[in-house]
Amino acid sequence: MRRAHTVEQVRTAEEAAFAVTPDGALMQRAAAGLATALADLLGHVYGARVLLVVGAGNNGGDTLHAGARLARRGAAVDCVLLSPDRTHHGGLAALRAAGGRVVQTPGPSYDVAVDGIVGIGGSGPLRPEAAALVGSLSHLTWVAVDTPSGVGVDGGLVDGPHVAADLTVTFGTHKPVHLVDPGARACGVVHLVDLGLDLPPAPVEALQEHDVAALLPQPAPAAHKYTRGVVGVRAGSADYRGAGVLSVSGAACGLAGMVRFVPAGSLEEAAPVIALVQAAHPEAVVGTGRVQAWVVGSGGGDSSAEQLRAALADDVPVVVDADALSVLEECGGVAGRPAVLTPHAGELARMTGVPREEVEADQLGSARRAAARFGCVVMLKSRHTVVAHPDGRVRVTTVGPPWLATAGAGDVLGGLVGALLAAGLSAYDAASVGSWVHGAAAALARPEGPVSAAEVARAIPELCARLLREGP
Ligand SMILES: NC(=O)C1=CN([C@@H]2O[C@H](COP(=O)(O)OP(=O)(O)OC[C@H]3O[C@@H](n4cnc5c(N)ncnc54)[C@H](OP(=O)(O)O)[C@@H]3O)[C@@H](O)[C@H]2O)[C@@H](O)CC1
Ligand SMILES: Nc1ncnc2c1ncn2[C@@H]1O[C@H](COP(=O)(O)OP(=O)(O)O)[C@@H](O)[C@H]1O
Ligand SMILES: [K+]
Repeated sequence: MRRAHTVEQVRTAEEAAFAVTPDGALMQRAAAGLATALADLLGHVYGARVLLVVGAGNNGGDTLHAGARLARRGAAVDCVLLSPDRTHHGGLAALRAAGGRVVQTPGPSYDVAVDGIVGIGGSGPLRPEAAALVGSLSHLTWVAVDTPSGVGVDGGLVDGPHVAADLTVTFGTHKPVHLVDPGARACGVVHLVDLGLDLPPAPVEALQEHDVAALLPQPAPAAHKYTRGVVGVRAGSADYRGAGVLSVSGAACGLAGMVRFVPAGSLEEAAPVIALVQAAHPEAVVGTGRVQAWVVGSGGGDSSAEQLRAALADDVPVVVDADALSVLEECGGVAGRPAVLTPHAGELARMTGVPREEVEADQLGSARRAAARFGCVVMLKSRHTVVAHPDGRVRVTTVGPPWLATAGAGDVLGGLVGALLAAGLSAYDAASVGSWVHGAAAALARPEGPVSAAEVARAIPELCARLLREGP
């Protein structure tokens, strides 16, 4: 599990660590890790040209000590001090002693620029002087120390000038900004340097491959299809026939024992949709019956409210997707049952009456507020999908190529999450495992190129088999 802690949690853990470690030891651990990561990035240290941009706090201290380590190994290290009167004394002395230079303006070229302007002590966007300097150096490769300066650490918010890093070297633990967009986009690749901190449970996590393998439902030796769980899909309509097929294809990935497909309207009206579903998935059973979870909404159109009411009449977990999201409140909400809502930013904006840009600007907060308001798990789908539990916990999915942003991918995901619910996972696990499997299946189907929603669905069984082979 990748765990992200808040600034307050990190501060508390650091205090405890300071009490039992020699003065400056933690900063030296951070600086050593940072210097190693910089050396790896540069490929060679001797003769490398390094620019440090240093602010007033300990983030600058880490940066100066790392710069000193590189200078001792033969790098040419220049340093711009943004608050010359308040620079970390020990760090600056170490850099000077190692041959590093303080410069008023940066030279013409560097192999890397190191952002030591501000770390977890920061608030708000970069101030004008720092913003002007960073803006003038945007062509350089940037390494952010702990966090990219100007980006909100706890919320991942970006609302003004900030450092856009190629690599972020963080210390002790991840922070939410490293996982949650839009802040995560400013981090680039994230590298964690362990400081041996004693940390509490993390409010924000990202499942890793072995976590997903441990959570995947597996059939008991004597399982039959009903003990493995039946997932019911109420999706598709005359206008959106394909949505029914794609929802079923996600549900029929093999993680549940059986799929029931229930189209809207009479069997006669639904005949074209049924024909498509049966052609693609002859194993799906058409018609109502007992299920352990419902998936409702994709391509439902005008039938969404009727379909959602019918699903909610059964006292089983439910995935509310696409068109059903906009009729959730008129249908009385999910009423205490395990449930997953699967909006993208536009859908969540409509559900909550907030402009889409505001949802996109605060993905962590938006998903959390929606989970609290609707009283169930909310999966805000995006590049880094945020799965929020009503109690405030969050799991972020960081796998999944941008090629996954393709029509119908969401239908497959809804079906997949429904299968996991039917197999017995909690709503929180089903949503976070489903989102991870979905992203990883897209990468498996076509590692570096375009992928269709149907191909994502087809790759799910092989992806799961690989996870189970590797084991937790
Ligand atoms: N202590 C240790 O041994 C260890 C420390 N560690 C390291 O310490 C870091 C935390 O250090 P910290 O607490 O000193 O705060 P820090 O992030 O440097 O910033 C404070 C300064 O930034 C300024 N500032 C604020 N906002 C700004 C903005 N928008 N734009 C520009 N400037 C802004 C603000 O200035 P002021 O408001 O006072 O003018 C203030 O002086 C942590 O991230 C990690 O790197 C770890 O390695 C573990 C070991
Ligand atoms: N830039 C991106 N990188 C990776 N995955 C993405 C990106 N944008 C969207 N996705 C994923 O693609 C899927 C799109 O689903 P959705 O928006 O419901 O589309 P549709 O309604 O057409 O099926 C979601 O799983 C989402 O997380
Ligand atoms: K920084």
